[in-house]
Amino acid sequence: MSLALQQLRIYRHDTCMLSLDCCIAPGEVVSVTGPSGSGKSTLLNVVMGLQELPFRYDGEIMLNGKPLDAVAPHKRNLGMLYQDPLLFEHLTAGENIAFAVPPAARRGQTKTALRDSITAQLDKVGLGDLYTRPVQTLSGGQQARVALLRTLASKPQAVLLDEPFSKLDTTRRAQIRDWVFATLREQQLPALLVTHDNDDVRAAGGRIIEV
Ligand SMILES: Nc1ncnc2c1ncn2[C@@H]1O[C@H](COP(=O)(O)OP(=O)(O)OP(=O)(O)O)[C@@H](O)[C@H]1O
Repeated sequence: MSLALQQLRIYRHDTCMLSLDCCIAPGEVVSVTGPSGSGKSTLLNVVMGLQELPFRYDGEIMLNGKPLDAVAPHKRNLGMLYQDPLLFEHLTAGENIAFAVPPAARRGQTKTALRDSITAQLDKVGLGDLYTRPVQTLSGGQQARVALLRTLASKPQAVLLDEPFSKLDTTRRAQIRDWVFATLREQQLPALLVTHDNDDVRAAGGRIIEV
């Protein structure tokens, strides 16, 4: 799996705001840093296909060698993690994850089997008994873990991270960050991380692009 941003130039109105050229290898986390307003979040929106006017871009966005430009955002097979976990508050922790499982992966699986497999994933991250817990009752760190499991449950081919650790307290932040990067490496997912935090960049361990 690889994500390539080839000669990508993002414009706000007619002015080029950001340009980059990079290919992210399987399991690599490339960090994008730069001052506030330099276009980092817009870059992730462009890759997701969610940019709106006054933004436009030229260049190519390729996932596993195929251009994404004409692919609708929900069909791009990209996972996204934001600053806020953005969990569905009317669902439990386990239901949030189940919701993201694509129909093809659900097919032929009973509800019980799906629930067992999600409970096993929750268990791996220390949340084994929380399937039925309403998400509002989870701590910030627990919500962050559920959010990553939900993203991974959607079977993404690459992951985009927009300051995903910035709302966590310092101790929890280091722990969750190491776990997220280890998981991305283990699953050989290419990832693009936008952050202001040097510790995030160091822990990501991949190339750094300053915009
Ligand atoms: N809808 C919009 N219309 C016009 N300009 C916008 C719009 N949304 C964002 N901008 C501007 O585009 C620029 C890039 O914004 P963006 O959020 O991508 O920056 P950023 O690097 O992620 O900033 P931060 O680090 O503060 O999150 C900023 O100058 C912002 O004010």
